[in-house]
Amino acid sequence: MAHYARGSAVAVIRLCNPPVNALSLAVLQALEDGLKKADADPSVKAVMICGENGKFSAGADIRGFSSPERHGGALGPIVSLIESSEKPVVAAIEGVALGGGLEVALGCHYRIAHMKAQMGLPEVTIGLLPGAEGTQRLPRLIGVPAALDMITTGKHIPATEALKLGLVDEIVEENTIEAAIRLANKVIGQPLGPRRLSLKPIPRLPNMEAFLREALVRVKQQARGWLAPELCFQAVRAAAERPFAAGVRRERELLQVLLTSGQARALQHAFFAERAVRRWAAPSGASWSSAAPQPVRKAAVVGLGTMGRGIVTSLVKANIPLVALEQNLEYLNKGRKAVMLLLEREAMKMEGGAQTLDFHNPARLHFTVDFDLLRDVDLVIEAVFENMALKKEIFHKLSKICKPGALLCTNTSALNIDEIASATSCPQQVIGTHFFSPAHVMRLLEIIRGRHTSPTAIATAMQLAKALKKVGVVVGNCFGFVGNRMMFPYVQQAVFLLEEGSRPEAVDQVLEDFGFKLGPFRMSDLAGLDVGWRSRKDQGLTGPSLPSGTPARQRHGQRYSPLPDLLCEQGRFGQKTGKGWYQYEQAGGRTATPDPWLHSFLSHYRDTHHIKTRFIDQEEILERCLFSLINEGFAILAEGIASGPEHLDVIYINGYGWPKHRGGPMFYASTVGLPRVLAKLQKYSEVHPDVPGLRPSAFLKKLVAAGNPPIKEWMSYLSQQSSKL
Ligand SMILES: CCCCCCC/C=C/C(=O)SCCNC(=O)CCNC(=O)[C@H](O)C(C)(C)COP(=O)(O)OP(=O)(O)OC[C@H]1O[C@@H](n2cnc3c(N)ncnc32)[C@H](O)[C@@H]1OP(=O)(O)O
Repeated sequence: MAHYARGSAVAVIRLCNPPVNALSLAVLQALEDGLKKADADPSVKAVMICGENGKFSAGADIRGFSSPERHGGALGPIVSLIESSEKPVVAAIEGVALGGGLEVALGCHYRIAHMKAQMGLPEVTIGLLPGAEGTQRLPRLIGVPAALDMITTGKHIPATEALKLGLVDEIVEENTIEAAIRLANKVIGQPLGPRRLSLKPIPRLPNMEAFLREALVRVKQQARGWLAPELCFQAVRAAAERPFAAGVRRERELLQVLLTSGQARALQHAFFAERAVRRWAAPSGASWSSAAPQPVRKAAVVGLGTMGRGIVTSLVKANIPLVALEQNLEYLNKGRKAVMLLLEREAMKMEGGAQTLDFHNPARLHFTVDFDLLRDVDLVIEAVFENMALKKEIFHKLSKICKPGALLCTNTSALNIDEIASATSCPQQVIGTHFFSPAHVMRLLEIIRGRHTSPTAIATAMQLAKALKKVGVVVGNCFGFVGNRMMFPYVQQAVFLLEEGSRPEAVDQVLEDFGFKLGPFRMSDLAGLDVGWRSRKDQGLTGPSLPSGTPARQRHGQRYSPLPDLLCEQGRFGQKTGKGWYQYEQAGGRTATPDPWLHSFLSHYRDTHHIKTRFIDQEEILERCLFSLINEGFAILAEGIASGPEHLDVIYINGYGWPKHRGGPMFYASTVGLPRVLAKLQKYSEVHPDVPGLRPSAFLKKLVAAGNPPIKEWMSYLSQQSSKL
C-alpha cells in the first residue's frame, strides 16, 4: 500500500509493503490514488514520495511477474503520471531505490537521497530491462555512458556516486524526509518543464556512434548467451537515437522479447533460490529460525596453499582478526608473500586501500608456525593437502589446543566429515566449509554437516558465509558432497566422449556455447589434473595399489577411462605445467591452444584399445554431460543430501560457472521437461550399460510417473526422505 497524508502544503505519499516496499499491484494503485488526490486538492502545492521503514523501494514485486496481472506493466503510466503533475514531486530516497523504485524517482521532479542510500536498475540481473521508461529517462539525466553502465550491469551505486553523476539533486546525512519536505516547499511555483526528464535532450557525445559500437562489443562479450544485457543496450541506444515516445515504444518491444525468452523466469528462480537456501533445516528439527550463531571475533587458517591464501584474504576483507599457520618457516614465508600480494591487489580495488584492510597490523593478521597461538580463536579453517591421515592428525591437535566451543572447519572438497571429526573430542564442533578457488573471489561456500555437527556450528558457518559476502549452502555428508558429486559424472562423460571420437576443444565449445565460463577440459586444466589423479590413487583406482590384472578401461565392473591418469603420468597437469588437455604458451600460461600431440595420443589410445570412433554431434555432447550431472542431482535429493533443488542450483551457479540465465541444473531440467531428460538418459544408458551415471535415478522416474510436476513440488514426492543432512 501507499499511505497518503497531508501536512502543510506538501502531501506525503509513503510506499508501504514490507520488507522492501516492493511495488505490488496494491502499492501501485495506492500510489496512483495518492497522486490523484494531491492533484485534486487545491491546498496541496507539492508532493513528496518516500518509503516506509527507511527504504524507498526495491522495485516491482518480482513474485508478481509470474502472475497473470503482471503488475509491472502498470508502472510506466504511473511514472508518466508523476512526471506530468503540475505540482512539484520530490522523491526522498532512503535505504534502496532499485528497479521500478528508481524509475518512480526518475518520474519525480527532484530527488534527494540519504548518504547511505543505494540506487540501481538491477532488472538486467533478473532477465528484464527497466521497462517503466527507465531506459529512456536515465540517459537523459546522467548521459548515455553512465546510464548504459548502470542499466547493462545492474550495479547498485552509493548516494555519493549518484550525486556526482547527477542522478540525485542533493544528499543529506540526517533526516531525508524533513529535507525533502523543505525542498518541496522551496520549489513550489518554480517551472517544472526543465525538471521533466522526458522533455530533456540526450546529452550529446562527440563520438556517440563509435562509443555505442564499442560498448556493444563489450556487452556481448560479457553476456555469453544472457540476453538481457544486449537488449538493455538496444533500449539505451533507442534513447540516444530516437525521440522519447519512440524510445518508449522500443523499450516495450524489447521488454516483450525478454518476458517471453524464458531467461527472466530462470534468473528470477535463481534470485529466490539464493534467498531460500538461507533458511536451512536439519533432520533433527534444528533450523535457521531456532539456532543462533556464536560470534567469531578471531579466526585461524591452517595451511597457506592456494586455498588457504584465498581464505585468509577473504577473512581479512571481512575484517576478522586472524592467525595464519603453516607447518614450517619455509612454507610460512612463501604463503605470507602470496597472501600479501593478494591483499595488496584487493586493497587497490577498494576505496581507502590498505588502510581499510589493515593487513599490515599483526594484531589483525598474524603469521605463525606455532599451533599454541590458536588457543584463543573462535573458529579454525583447516586448508591443508587433501589427505585423510593428515587432516585427522591436524584435527586431533586442534581439539586439544583450541578453547572449548571453538568451531573446527575443514576445507575438504570430498572427504568424509565424520571421519575427520572422529579424530577430535568435540565432533559437534566439526563442520565442512568447502570454499571454491579462488576463495576470495568465488561466492559459494558449501557447508557440510557431519552426523554430530551441532545446530550452533551450522548457524555459525552460515553467519560466516554472510560475513564473507558468500552464499552458504548447507548440505549433507557424502563423497564429493553436492557440487563435486554432481561434477564427477559430468567430467566422466566428457572423457568418455573423447574415447569415442570427440576432441577436448569440441566438447568445451558445446558447453561454453551453453553458457559455462569454461568447458570441462579447460576447467580441469585450470584446476590441475594432478588433484583428481591423487584422489584416484587414494581410492585405489590407479597407481601402485591397483591390483595387477585390472582391465585398463574397467573398475569394479564399470567403465573407466584411464586417459586423465595417462596424461598425469606424462607430467601433463594442465596450466601449471603448460600442458594438459591443451597446450599453453608456458607453464602457468592461460591461453589454451588445441594440441596436435594430444590428438595423436588420442588416436593411438583408441587404436590400442580397439575403440571404433564415430562423429559425435553437439546434442549428444550436451545431453550426456548435462543429463548425467542432473541425474546425480536427483539421486542427491532422494538421499536427502540437499533439502531442495534450489540448493543444487545455487551451488552450481555460484561455484561451478553454471550460466545463471539457465537457472541452475535442476531448473534447467524442469524447463527441458523431465520426461525428455528421462527418455534421453534411458537411450544413452542402453548404449552404455556399464556407466551407472547414465542410469536414470529412481526419483527422476518417480517424478515423470507423477506427471512431471513443477519444480516447487518435487520434494513433496519424496514420501519418506532418508535424510543424510
Ligand atoms: C510485465 C512486466 C513489466 C516489467 C516492468 C519492469 C519495471 C520494473 C521492474 C523491476 O523493478 S524488477 C525488480 C528490480 N529490483 C530488484 O531486482 C531488487 C531485488 N532485491 C534486492 O536486490 C535485495 O532484496 C535488496 C533490496 C538489496 C535487499 O537485500 P537484503 O539482503 O537486505 O534482503 P533480501 O533477503 O534480499 O530481501 C528481503 C526479502 O525481500 C524480498 N524481495 C526483495 N526485493 C524484492 C522484489 N523486488 N520483489 C519481491 N520481493 C523482493 C526477498 O525475496 C526477501 O524475501 P524472501 O525471499 O527471503 O522471502
